[in-house]
Amino acid sequence: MSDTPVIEASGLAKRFGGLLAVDGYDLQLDRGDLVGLIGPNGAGKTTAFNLLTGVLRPSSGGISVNGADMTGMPPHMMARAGLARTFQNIRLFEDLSVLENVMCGGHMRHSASTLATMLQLPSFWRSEETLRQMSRDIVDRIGLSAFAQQRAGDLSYGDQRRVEIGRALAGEPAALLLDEPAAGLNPSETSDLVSFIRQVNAEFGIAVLVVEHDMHLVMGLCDRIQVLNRGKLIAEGSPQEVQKDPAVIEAYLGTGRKEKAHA
Ligand SMILES: Nc1ncnc2c1ncn2[C@@H]1O[C@H](COP(=O)(O)OP(=O)(O)OP(=O)(O)O)[C@@H](O)[C@H]1O
Repeated sequence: MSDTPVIEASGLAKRFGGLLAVDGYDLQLDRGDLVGLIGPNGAGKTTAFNLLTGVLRPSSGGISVNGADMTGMPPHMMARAGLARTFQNIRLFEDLSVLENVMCGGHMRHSASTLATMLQLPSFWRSEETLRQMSRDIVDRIGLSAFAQQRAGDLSYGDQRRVEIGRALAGEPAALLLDEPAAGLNPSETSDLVSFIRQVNAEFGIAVLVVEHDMHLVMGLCDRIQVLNRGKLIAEGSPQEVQKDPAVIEAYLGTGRKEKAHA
């Protein structure tokens, strides 16, 4: 297996008018990594996430994915290069079944040519069948086989989050970027989600980057944590290292948030 990082970002910066929202953000995400990006309100987490996923173009700095320079590429090119993402607000096709939702995630990689699809040639049916089998396997592995034919919109919020991650996995990504995955989940769903993300990271061998407000989740989940404050990375290390870092404690307490770094 190659040692090339799945994502390498160096010196990423984003300026909005006079505000430097992200200033010199670096990330090395290797195969199998489970990394969290945290920071107080307005620290620049969402902006950094949007830079990594191609939603925003960096004002300076660069991003490579699996060794290929992807700086300034739009989201669909980032996805093609192997970056899958989820959204803060779950975006499923609510009227499609769980299985169909997962299949949608695989179309990018497994679909037949447009002509074969329009004419419904044998290659179209072969690729649909391959995709269906692969998606069934994913639905099993994400623990939702009992709901495979159920309307996705009828599932609990926690299970919808699983479907969303399953759909991302169907694209066979090299990295999964999760934008506040615990948003809207209750404590028991959040605890299930932590085990689930760990399972996905270990079983699928996928690098995971989690941007999250819920400090407790990140501390319990990630092997390595990056802390942003006012656009700059102020700390990076294990949960234990980050929790006792004076700059991190100051950043959280200094913002007047009730949440402490070691919550
Ligand atoms: N499109 C934009 N135009 C102008 N300023 C922006 C834009 N997006 C973000 N900002 C500013 O950039 C800074 C960083 O915002 P960002 O949303 O990235 O922080 P965050 O860490 O995700 O915050 P939160 O935890 O509150 O979601 C903030 O001061 C914000 O007001």
